[in-house]
Amino acid sequence: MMINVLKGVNRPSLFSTVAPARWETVIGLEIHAQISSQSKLFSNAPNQTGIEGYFLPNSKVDLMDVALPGTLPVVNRHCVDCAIKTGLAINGQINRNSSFDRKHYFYCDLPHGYQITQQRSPIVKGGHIKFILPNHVEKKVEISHIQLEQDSGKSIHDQHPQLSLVDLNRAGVPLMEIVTGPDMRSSEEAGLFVTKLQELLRAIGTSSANMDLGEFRCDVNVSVHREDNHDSLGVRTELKNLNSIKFITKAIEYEAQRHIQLLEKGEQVKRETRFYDPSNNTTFSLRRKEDEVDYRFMPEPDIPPISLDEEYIENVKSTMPKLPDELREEYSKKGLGKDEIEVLLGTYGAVQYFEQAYPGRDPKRMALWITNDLLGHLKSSRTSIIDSVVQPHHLNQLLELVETNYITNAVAKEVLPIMLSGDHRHPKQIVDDNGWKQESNEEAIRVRALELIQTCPKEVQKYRGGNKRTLGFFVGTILKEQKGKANPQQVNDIMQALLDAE
Ligand SMILES: Nc1ncnc2c1ncn2[C@@H]1O[C@H](COP(=O)(O)OP(=O)(O)OP(=O)(O)O)[C@@H](O)[C@H]1O
Ligand SMILES: [Mg+2]
Ligand SMILES: [Mg+2]
Repeated sequence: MMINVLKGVNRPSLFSTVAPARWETVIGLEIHAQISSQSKLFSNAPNQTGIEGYFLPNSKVDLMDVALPGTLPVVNRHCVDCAIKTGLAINGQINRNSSFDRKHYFYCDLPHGYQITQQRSPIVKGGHIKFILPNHVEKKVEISHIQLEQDSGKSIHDQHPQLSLVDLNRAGVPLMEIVTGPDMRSSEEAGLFVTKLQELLRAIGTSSANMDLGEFRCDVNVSVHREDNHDSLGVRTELKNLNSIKFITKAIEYEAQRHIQLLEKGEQVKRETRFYDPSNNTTFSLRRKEDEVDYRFMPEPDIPPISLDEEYIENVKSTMPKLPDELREEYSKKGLGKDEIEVLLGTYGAVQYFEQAYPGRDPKRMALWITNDLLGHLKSSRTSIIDSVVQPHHLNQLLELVETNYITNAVAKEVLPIMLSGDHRHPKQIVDDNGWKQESNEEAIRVRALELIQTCPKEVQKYRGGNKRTLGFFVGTILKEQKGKANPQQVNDIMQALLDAE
């Protein structure tokens, strides 16, 4: 019966038109991550950039950075090590031989007239990053290569009516350009990838990767193709210099829709470089691929190739800290909660702090103190944990006082801000000088507890009638009177025993 109906009426109209497959978005990222180092990639000038206007313009500049004749670049070994570490962290291949090239273009913030980069043989080839998607499926994004290169200076066009100003503090700052394969399939995946990469770079200390400080800038390549077309990718456009995950996400979504609309109208996507304008959530064309300047790449004659032997790479490897996923597993075995783990991993310098602070202490307690108390105080004084005056061993000393019942947790919370204010006394000294040592005078607590039972018959009745929460009233009263000096557990035990005794 069913079959007849299908055959007779529905079949022709159901199967005659086949809807085209859905559009799939394809994304590949080129990331410029500023390397954490004391000095620039090829000069001795300090590598210090920051919030706009934080440093005096042109105050972090060496003769080499302004391209004075006779100055020569010298490769900063620390930056090479950072690129190697990053390569190892993504399971990439560290090239035994890599070299530098000149990429020529003319702009006022590029005094040499060329950028020194690694066009032909980058220091790292291959590698991948894995992360978990919201549907719990593991996603793997291939890294095609990582190259070392220098940043340009900054042109400032909006501060003088007639002139463009140039600040060369950023000129020569070391960057790693990290290029992914065209492996992401949605704006969400791109956002998760960026977060995971930031976490990795911070964990191994090669970049602090703050997007809002320009330390991590993203060029996003977008194309679309029909989901059933596995053979070829669509034409890509490249969106330059996106500096927040929100903008990356929005720019991809806008751009993919723009491609789809063009293709559905029968038009073509042009291979071009575009800018995303967050003020009206659109992208606009910057230059077509055919208009692109010829960079006249040539090998950099002033820098010998970098050749690395096994021993050198092994040495760098031996300084690698544990990677985030390894730490996640380890910390969760130590009893830390997911929230503390994520805050530690997501805060630059926090993992190292925790690692130095917790030995000898209860790891979970230490993690809670760092993520809630210490980071809370530091945030309000806009200080990074790396610059905290309360160093890991100081926090360890403070928590030792709690764990040996010398002070209560509540008193420790009073001591921490004093230590953070730059008071260099040992925490025990601060406690003693203030007379904050925990009272473990069991007898005094017992006397006060009996007194309370006498003076608060209503509450006693409630408790004994089955409302066990009234215990909190008695314990709280005593703790308040003791101004945090009494041990809450001890008060609790004494009070409960007396109330239960009748
Ligand atoms: N069809 C595509 N759709 C989306 N992304 C793509 C597509 N094809 C390539 N990509 C991505 O584009 C990026 C290309 O970067 P690459 O540095 O190799 O070259 P480029 O963009 O031509 O040069 P430049 O460094 O001067 O910007 C990679 O991230 C790659 O994954
Ligand atoms: Mg590139
Ligand atoms: Mg590109």
